[in-house]
Amino acid sequence: MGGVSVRDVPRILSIAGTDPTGGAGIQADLKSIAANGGYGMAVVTALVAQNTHGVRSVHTPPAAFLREQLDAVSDDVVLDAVKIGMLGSAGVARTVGAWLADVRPPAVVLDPVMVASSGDRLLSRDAEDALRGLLHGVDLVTPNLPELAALLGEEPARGWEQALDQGRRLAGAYDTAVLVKGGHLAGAAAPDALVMPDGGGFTVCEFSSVRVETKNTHGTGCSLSSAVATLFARTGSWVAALGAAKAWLQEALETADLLEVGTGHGPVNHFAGLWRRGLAPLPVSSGTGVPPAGDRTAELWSRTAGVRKEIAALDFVRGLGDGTLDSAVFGRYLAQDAIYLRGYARALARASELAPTLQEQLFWAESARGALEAELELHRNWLHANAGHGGVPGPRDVPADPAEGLAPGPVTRGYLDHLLGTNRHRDDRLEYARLVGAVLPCFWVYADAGAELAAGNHASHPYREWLDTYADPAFAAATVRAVGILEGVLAGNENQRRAAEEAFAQSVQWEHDFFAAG
Ligand SMILES: Nc1ncnc2c1ncn2[C@@H]1O[C@H](COP(=O)(O)OP(=O)(O)OP(=O)(O)O)[C@@H](O)[C@H]1O
Ligand SMILES: Cc1ncc(COP(=O)(O)O)c(N)n1
Repeated sequence: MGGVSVRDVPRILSIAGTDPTGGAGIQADLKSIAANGGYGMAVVTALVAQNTHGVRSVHTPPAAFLREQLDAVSDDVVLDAVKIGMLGSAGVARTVGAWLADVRPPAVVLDPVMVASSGDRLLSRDAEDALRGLLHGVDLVTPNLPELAALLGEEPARGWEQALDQGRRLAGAYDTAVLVKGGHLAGAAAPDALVMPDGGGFTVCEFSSVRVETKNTHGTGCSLSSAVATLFARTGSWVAALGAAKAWLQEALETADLLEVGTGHGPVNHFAGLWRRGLAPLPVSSGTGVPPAGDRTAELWSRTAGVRKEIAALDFVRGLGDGTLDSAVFGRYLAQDAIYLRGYARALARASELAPTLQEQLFWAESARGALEAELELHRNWLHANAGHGGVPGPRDVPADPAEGLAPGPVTRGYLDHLLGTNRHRDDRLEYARLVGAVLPCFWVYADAGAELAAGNHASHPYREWLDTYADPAFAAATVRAVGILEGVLAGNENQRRAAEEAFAQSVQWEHDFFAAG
């Protein structure tokens, strides 16, 4: 253990075994390190043939080769923290111990992996003493309840108080901080506690989270310990690191079911938070529009080329792009758009209600929320900044709901009637197909027009914020998803395909009319 070093993007080494399904072990560590803002490196202790159901076999390369891997890293790279996971055998534990003594990394987190959640042993019994031998030299140990008990040579704690007591005794015996993890306890909470020796006594910090109802918890221990190592190297505080890591893990657990990896205990969703906030790279570069997802959407998209060309040629759209559009005209357009978005969000919520899969249900629900929150926010800001000026009607105090007190124009009403269903189908699958077709142009035509308009955007453009939203990578990412869902719907039966295609074509026309009314 050397001195603490804090870095924006710390260099974190994981020393652990493998999980070819990517949920636990070194693969999970690398994802967790990246998701928490670190640069991840990996030295493999053991190759494990395992999946979400359990461990099939373990191959341990010679200890001398492990040392070569460790030296290859530390001879070259300055390490900000090390996370140690599965060691497997006494020889491996001793080799890692010798390397630690030579290199003395500034922070070491040891996850004392003994038994996988499937019940398979990942540490030979005769290696437990060698593992204990490492405890004196590390900064934080993160045992689950059975591991905590095994390290002390006792029976697993049956309650949280007993677990905390064991944690204090382990921390005292080895003069190291212990993270006591309550993931294995029954109950509505998933409590954890950081037990830190402080010159004779202990400081105990508890972090409790709501237990997530999911069977997909494979690798939570691996992921948490590498997140903590990374966040410690970014903050220099175990308490801050734990708090942030728990919040991150919670989001990863809450969305774990969406991954659908394996049929046993699947992995957590390491990047869920980043993806949700739109930070995943896109299959398209922003500014080029969103491509079709397959043959069916390609065909449908090409059929609307004529109307899209007309949209691009509209005075309103050209004026929006080059900034010459009259602000009073834009203000009136925004007012109608605010009314439209309220109804559009209802159509998206209805699509969520009818969605056949969890992912689609969530996607439409989030899109509905996005339409209400992000877009109305933009409306409010613009109306607030411009109301009473340049002929823009309305008071300077824009109500929380920018659509309040406004009457829909004929085009807005017509488009919303189309979306919300004067021609609803009784059959849910058919109605879903119609809705997906109907809501898509507001994603796709906008992302397409947005990409084109954004080309002329600049810092002092009067509609800069507006153009930014529609050329936003997160909006393009959502559009990619939506187009993918449409492709799936078009692959349904003849009736579903026709309903989606007709609704799509009508909505493209409504998009045209909406801009034209502006
Ligand atoms: N269902 C859950 N909901 C919320 N948090 C959970 C849940 N299961 C585990 N956790 C949290 O995940 C972390 C790991 O806890 P756990 O006690 O399961 O460790 P572990 O057994 O080492 O993990 P692993 O599943 O990798 O073996 C802890 O922070 C714990 O509170
Ligand atoms: C290589 C490796 N390291 C650790 C675990 C523990 O994770 P879990 O208890 O979730 O199976 C594992 N299964 N594989």
